[in-house]
Amino acid sequence: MSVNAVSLAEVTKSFGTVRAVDGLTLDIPKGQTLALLGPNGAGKSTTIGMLLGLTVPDAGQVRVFGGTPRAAVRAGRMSAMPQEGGLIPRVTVREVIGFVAGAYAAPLAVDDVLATARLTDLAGRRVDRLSGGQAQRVRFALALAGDPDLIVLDEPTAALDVEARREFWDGMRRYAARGKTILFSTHYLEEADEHADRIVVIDRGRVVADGTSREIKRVAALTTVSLTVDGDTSWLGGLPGVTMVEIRGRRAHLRSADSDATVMALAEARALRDLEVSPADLEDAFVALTGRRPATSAAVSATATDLDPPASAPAAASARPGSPVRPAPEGNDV
Ligand SMILES: Nc1ncnc2c1ncn2[C@@H]1O[C@H](COP(=O)(O)OP(=O)(O)OP(=O)(O)O)[C@@H](O)[C@H]1O
Repeated sequence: MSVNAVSLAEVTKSFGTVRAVDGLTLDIPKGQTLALLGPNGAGKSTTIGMLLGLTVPDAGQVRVFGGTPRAAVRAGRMSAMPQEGGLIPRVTVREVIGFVAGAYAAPLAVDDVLATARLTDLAGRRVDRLSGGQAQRVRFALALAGDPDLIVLDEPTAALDVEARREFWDGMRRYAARGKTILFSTHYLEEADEHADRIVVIDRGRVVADGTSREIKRVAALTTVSLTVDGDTSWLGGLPGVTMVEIRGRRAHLRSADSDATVMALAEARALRDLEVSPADLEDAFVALTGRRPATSAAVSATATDLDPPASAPAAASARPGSPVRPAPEGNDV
């Protein structure tokens, strides 16, 4: 039987009275690229810290390739890319990669590392003369120099602009294409959408959804029904399926957990003017699952009226038995 790259079993960690991670269970098979999503303070960094062996859990078990995190690091099978951190000044990109690669028993060839991290053209550049995005690719290169089977990245693109992020992910995909396992946390939903095979949404230290991007969107079961309205709009919130009403100018945007029922009710009320029905995107799903917007998204419109308390979202998710996504309102039996 093939051992999982990562296996977290009922892992818990508290800091004083704050329970940062609360009985979290997560198995990551080899070769998977997994995105860890969650609002600020959800427990992503703490989870990653325990996975890397930097933080000791209060309870539960962390296994990496069947052994301890420390053993995986020692064997060169797991490496992490720090969000920031100084690079040795006055040496070139090639030199610093060669230096770090030399510390491993079976490193990748430096030229291979350079090409994978899209640094070939910068090989002769001093590391203290790089842009933020380029320096981040060097950190990535250092993480893969030892040819690890698992790379763990805590918000790898947090400070990068769109172009630098694109180049970074280009390198990451090349590495993933070699059958490697990648776990990354991010606030950028589109990164999870585009680059992960699987998304795990955590909130308050627990898994609240687990599946592919499509599955996560489906589990939130929310669609936006938009129409043109005149006059009173207060009745819209009482329509079947509607969980949120947002009025922008003459357009009403209804978030619905049952768009068929909502549209039928609108038809009965003879209110189908300029109707549009759009499926949920990942951000909608994230809000439904956590009750909060991701840190980088635009602020909620001041006219939005939330009709559904956040705590009900996982219940909506769990109303879909048979879904491959496993929302976990009570437990984390992933
Ligand atoms: N060393 C610590 N001491 C005290 N509290 C901590 C410590 N580390 C984390 N916490 C708390 O634990 C909770 C989870 O924090 P964590 O950093 O894991 O979340 P996160 O999902 O990574 O957040 P962010 O997206 O903001 O980085 C938060 O309430 C945080 O304040």
